[in-house]
Amino acid sequence: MIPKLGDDERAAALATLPDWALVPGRDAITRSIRFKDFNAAFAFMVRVALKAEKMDHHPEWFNVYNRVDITLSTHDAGGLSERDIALARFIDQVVAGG
Ligand SMILES: C[C@H](O)[C@H](O)[C@H]1CNC2=NC(N)=NC(=O)C2=N1
Repeated sequence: MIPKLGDDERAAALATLPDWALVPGRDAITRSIRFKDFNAAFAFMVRVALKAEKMDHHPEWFNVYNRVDITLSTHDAGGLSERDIALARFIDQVVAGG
């Protein structure tokens, strides 16, 4: 089973993910992203969905029109793991146009 990040690992990872915030009362991170329109938001979601399936690591997310709210946590570990950090980095890269 994948281990949860330790406190120092979590802090170090979060320092490199300025667009993500810890979810109050939960060992999870969240980011809300606005796109030009629904088409752009859904195209982003497709890219993340394909990556998530490859990683076998899936986001909790909510979409309305051009907004996508994402929460990442490792359910099997009961908190943040390196997989959440890897997926967050991928998401940041896609949003940045990569
Ligand atoms: C059986 C399957 O590998 C697990 O349920 C995977 C699927 N996707 C997952 N996604 C997330 N976010 N956390 C998990 O613990 C997880 N576990």
